[in-house]
Amino acid sequence: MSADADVVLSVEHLSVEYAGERPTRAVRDVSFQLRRGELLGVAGESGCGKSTLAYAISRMLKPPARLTGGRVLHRSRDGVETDLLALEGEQLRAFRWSRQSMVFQSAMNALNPVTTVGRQFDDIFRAHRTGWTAERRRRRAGELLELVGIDPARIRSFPHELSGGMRQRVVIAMALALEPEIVIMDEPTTALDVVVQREILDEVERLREQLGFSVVFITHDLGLLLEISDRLAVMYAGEFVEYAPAEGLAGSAAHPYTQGLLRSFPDLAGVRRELRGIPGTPPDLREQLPGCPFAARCDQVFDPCAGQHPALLDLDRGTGWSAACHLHGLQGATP
Ligand SMILES: Nc1ncnc2c1ncn2[C@@H]1O[C@H](COP(=O)(O)OP(=O)(O)OP(=O)(O)O)[C@@H](O)[C@H]1O
Repeated sequence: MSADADVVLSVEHLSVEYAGERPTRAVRDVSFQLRRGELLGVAGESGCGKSTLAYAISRMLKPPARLTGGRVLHRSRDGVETDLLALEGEQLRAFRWSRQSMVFQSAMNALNPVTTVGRQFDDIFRAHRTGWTAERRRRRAGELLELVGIDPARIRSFPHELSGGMRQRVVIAMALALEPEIVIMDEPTTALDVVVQREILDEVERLREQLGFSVVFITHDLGLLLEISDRLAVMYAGEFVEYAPAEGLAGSAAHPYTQGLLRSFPDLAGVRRELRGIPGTPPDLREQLPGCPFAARCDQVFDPCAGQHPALLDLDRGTGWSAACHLHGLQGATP
């Protein structure tokens, strides 16, 4: 059992690859803990493995993706630990939605276009709340729609009759239908315009306060994550390279990659400054990468970076702030 009663999800040394002549190692030895009620943001450039991580911890990987190592432990409110990766069939189905649910970028893909919103809630309840009457299922669906700011009469609507923002709200309501302890959100608002995006994020914040679930929120938008996260992980080439409290990260980022990302979007206070992307491109994830994966793009590179892989180390700043960079101690090991 985990020593920390506050931890609801513990990911240990998780690795995922896409099979091929030279497999793509998309998630490489990732470990982190999610606390009860917390919003953990995961940021990183396109292709760094964020979605693969989301699918892996939701047990939704499909071939050619395969788990090559690690554990995903879920700890219920009453202290029972479940190894998510060991669940099969009925157990896995029962776990999904009720203990942990998912919201992905495209609401249209998550919703069935040919059935009404109400019917889709009904399907969840009929599968997981077998004792409920039709009337109770309908009432609960209406309550859930109200919870996310949608008129319960919309229960009779088909997905195409709703705006993009409303569809994403419906998906969020479905994800909350069975009161899960964890919701995994992968770019949940990226496809929406900025105003709708803001409304939905405010809604998620309000619901999280009201219902107390934890969130893993994945996006390439570091600026957004700095605003909404309690803690933040920065992912690069399949690894977590920095793990920090969101408050304070903007001023004290330890990893040169995080520093580069922070320079690539406008100041949160609206102060205009030169936007500089990070020169170069991420490495090919089919390669072995014996040294630091960021070395070729790093403006602070020095001798050990080429040959020694830096481990994610605690920086002694309290709160578990850690970074995988030789600038902060040369104890790295080759994985
Ligand atoms: N089905 C697949 N087959 C082979 N390789 C894949 C597959 N899906 C993703 N990959 C590769 O795995 C790596 C990680 O991709 P992933 O989609 O997880 O990254 P991401 O950070 O979520 O990117 P994005 O923000 O663009 O969605 C990339 O190199 C990608 O090319």
